[in-house]
Amino acid sequence: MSTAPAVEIASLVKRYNAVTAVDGLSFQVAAGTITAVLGPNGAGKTTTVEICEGFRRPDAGSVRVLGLDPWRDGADLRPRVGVMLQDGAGFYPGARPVELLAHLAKLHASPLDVPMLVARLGLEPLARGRAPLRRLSGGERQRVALAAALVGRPELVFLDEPTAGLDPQGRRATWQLLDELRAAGVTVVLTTHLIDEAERLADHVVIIDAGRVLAEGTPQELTSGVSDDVIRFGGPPRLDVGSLLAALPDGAAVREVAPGSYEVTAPVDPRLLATLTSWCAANDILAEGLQVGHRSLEDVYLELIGASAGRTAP
Ligand SMILES: Nc1ncnc2c1ncn2[C@@H]1O[C@H](COP(=O)(O)OP(=O)(O)OP(=O)(O)O)[C@@H](O)[C@H]1O
Repeated sequence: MSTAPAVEIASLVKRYNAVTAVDGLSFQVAAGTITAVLGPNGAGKTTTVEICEGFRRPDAGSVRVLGLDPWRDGADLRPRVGVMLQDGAGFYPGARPVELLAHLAKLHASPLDVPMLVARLGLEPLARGRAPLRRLSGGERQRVALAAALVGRPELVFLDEPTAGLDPQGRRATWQLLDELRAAGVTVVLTTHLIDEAERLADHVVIIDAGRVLAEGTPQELTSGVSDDVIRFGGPPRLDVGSLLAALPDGAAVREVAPGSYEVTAPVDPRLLATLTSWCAANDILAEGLQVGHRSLEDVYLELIGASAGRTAP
């Protein structure tokens, strides 16, 4: 089995006039894995993916997709790579979804079975009707665009926010399909704002902001690399967190993350736990669902993005 990366991005730069959308970005995607690119609005995710898809030319740096240059070698890459643009864009709005999929299937040597794909993505009601793409709901268009990216049985797929606007069943069906694609050896690169999606699906997460990589690794690496842990517990709303903080060792932090839901962030050891439960006892509070754990990917993400915003603020 080849161990060459499916995608290699090195020192990539892309400017739109005065805006530097991608600013020296580098990461690699291992073949047969799911990589999630996470970042706030305007971070440069779509620009990066569109360069990998051959739709935009980089100003500097290099990109290799399946060993080829996507800008020069588009004709060789197109049969091997599936693409889903943001908001499911890119198709003639008058096209009927199932006819479109059947047409795309004919352009490929070994396509997936269209009725199977339609059923897997819950598109059967559309197959029975005659509505064109422009009449579909946003979520239905997303599903058609995902089916269109997959129908050619690609080796690699780029999906720009594939589950944005999908209902919970649609999201689960998509996640399951992506799991199956990975099991079949397909490489998946997706952009998302959904941290639970990245945590649930991705082998590798790349967090970007202002066109640069802030951190990357497996979800486990990203969350366990931090020294602080978290204790979560429930209690009455509006506890005096200042009083609790005063009882805890220096450097600890306490937040009421939602009414009646508390988080203590600190290096956790038995003494810290004893101090917390003593404070609760002294204040006649029964700490419900008390749990010690690592910080979530969301905690790490928000901290990285917050620190990045601090550095780039005027
Ligand atoms: N065609 C364009 N012309 C000018 N500026 C652009 C163009 N496309 C993107 N930009 C700018 O480049 C930056 C990066 O945009 P990009 O769409 O790559 O970010 P993103 O991370 O995908 O954002 P979102 O999560 O909102 O989709 C933004 O500041 C955006 O306004």
